[in-house]
Amino acid sequence: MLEVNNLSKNFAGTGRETEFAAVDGISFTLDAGECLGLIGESGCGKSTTARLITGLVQADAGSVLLEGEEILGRKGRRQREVYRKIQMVFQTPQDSFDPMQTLETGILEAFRNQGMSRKEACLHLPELLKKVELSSETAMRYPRETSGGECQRAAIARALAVQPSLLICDEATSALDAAVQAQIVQLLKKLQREEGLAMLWIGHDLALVRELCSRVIVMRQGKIVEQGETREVLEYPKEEYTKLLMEYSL
Ligand SMILES: Nc1ncnc2c1ncn2[C@@H]1O[C@H](COP(=O)(O)OP(=O)(O)OP(=O)(O)O)[C@@H](O)[C@H]1O
Repeated sequence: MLEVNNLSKNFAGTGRETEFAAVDGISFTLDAGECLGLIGESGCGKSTTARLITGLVQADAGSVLLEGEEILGRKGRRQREVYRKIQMVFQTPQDSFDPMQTLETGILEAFRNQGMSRKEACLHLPELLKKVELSSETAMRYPRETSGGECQRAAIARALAVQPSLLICDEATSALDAAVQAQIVQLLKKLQREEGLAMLWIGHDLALVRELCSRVIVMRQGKIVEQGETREVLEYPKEEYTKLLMEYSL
């Protein structure tokens, strides 16, 4: 469903270094309905990879095919099509909702962006809230009046409102305590199973990667150092770097 080829991005460096490659010629694929993990130390280029795929950052080289079509370098309406098909969920959901609007209004807006009338959007809302196990009372609150877990459920609902084929979760549970983290992971697993949603899971917690992802990619300094089936890579890592990453996360 997603095919990333030789994707690269340079940023201006600091000091004597003029430029450095935050993402350095990476290639991978993601199948429909699959959950692929992206791991590596802080600063190795995981979030930049996600931003390149969604078009939030312009790539310097490479290609990204979504369902066989090039999505890099798109503008206007064609780029908005990409935003509909690929949705992102971030670490701090409170930041991605307008503080002056209730969660419900934010979710309804996502329906409206697809061209639905307000009436139609309101009709679809209960089913969506049920899907993410969020009560309508909670959805009527402002982001500051909700817990991190509730707000993350609302963020997932808003992402699902446009019926994406790929959900990119960038440290989506890192700011939550262990119990709420487990609930959100269970919810994502259910959605993946029931909706056939493909997921790119970016995170540091290898136990969660084991639980969610069938395959995993290990990145270091903008490059892919190892990729394969999660069990294989995490139980029998071939690269010293992967072994180190596992030692540090124990
Ligand atoms: N807009 C930008 N301008 C300049 N440098 C950037 C920019 N965005 C990211 N970088 C740099 O690119 C590198 C990769 O950053 P990125 O956020 O992709 O890492 P990451 O693996 O997601 O890290 P973390 O796990 O801490 O979120 C880092 O050195 C970062 O400082």
